[in-house]
Amino acid sequence: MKPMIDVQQLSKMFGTKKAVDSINLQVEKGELFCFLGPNGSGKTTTMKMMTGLLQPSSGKVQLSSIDVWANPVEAKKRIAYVPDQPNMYDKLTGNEYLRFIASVFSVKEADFQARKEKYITLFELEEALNDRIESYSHGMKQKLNLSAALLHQPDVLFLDEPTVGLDPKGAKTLRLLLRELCDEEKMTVFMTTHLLEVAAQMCDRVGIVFKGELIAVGSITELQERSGQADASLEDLFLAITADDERARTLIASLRGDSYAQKTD
Ligand SMILES: Nc1ncnc2c1ncn2[C@@H]1O[C@H](COP(=O)(O)OP(=O)(O)OP(=O)(O)O)[C@@H](O)[C@H]1O
Repeated sequence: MKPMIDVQQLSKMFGTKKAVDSINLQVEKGELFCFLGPNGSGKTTTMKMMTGLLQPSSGKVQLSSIDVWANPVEAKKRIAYVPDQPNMYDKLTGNEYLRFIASVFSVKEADFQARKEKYITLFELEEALNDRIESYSHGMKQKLNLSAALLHQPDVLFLDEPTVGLDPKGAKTLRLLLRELCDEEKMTVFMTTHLLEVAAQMCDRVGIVFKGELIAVGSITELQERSGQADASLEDLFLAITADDERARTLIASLRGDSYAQKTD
């Protein structure tokens, strides 16, 4: 079966800087995939190219066998993207915003009502629903945006730092919801996070990107096995892999099963 997300040789240049360097990645339907990496390593740039928001310099992205750049409308019907700094229509109320997003995706009225009810209850937004978004806190906007993203039941949900701004209860609700959506509804989730504990708790597999290159991909157990460090936490592995030294190069080569020459800038 074809993977739900298929990224082939994806690269992005900003001037002379290669922000994303020939990334190849496949994510299966129903997988919860965490995309990890230090600041400035290329996570957001990669995700924007995967969602059709930023034109790649080269390479290809297919979602459910649909080429995101050759067939953008069809691809965008099937996905939702929640950025870390959402741009929302601040003068709308939460309710008006949800209705607007539902109309963009032609969600049937009954489905809209049922899903709206489910997510606003889950994220405890009922009382704020008739207030303008400009009065919402960052976390409330994040919750509203997550609710909006799920209204059309996307095949693939892209999330950039989704737990930032959420209180502990909201973050836990989101973690459980994402797991449920992947396990029961076979939604595919592709998310970035700097919270390695969160990634370790909820993801099926992680990908670690460093200086634009995808240097490790697998479940935490697979990474532990391939690195020969059965007891290492994801944080231990992450810090060792991204240390930018000789030991890191050896470790990356063993994780990838090749010889790895790290870039020197
Ligand atoms: N529009 C742009 N113009 C020029 N350079 C850019 C642009 N967007 C990103 N970059 C550069 O590309 C590199 C990757 O940035 P990106 O935002 O993808 O990193 P990131 O891994 O998401 O970082 P963070 O964890 O800090 O959010 C960085 O060096 C950044 O400065």
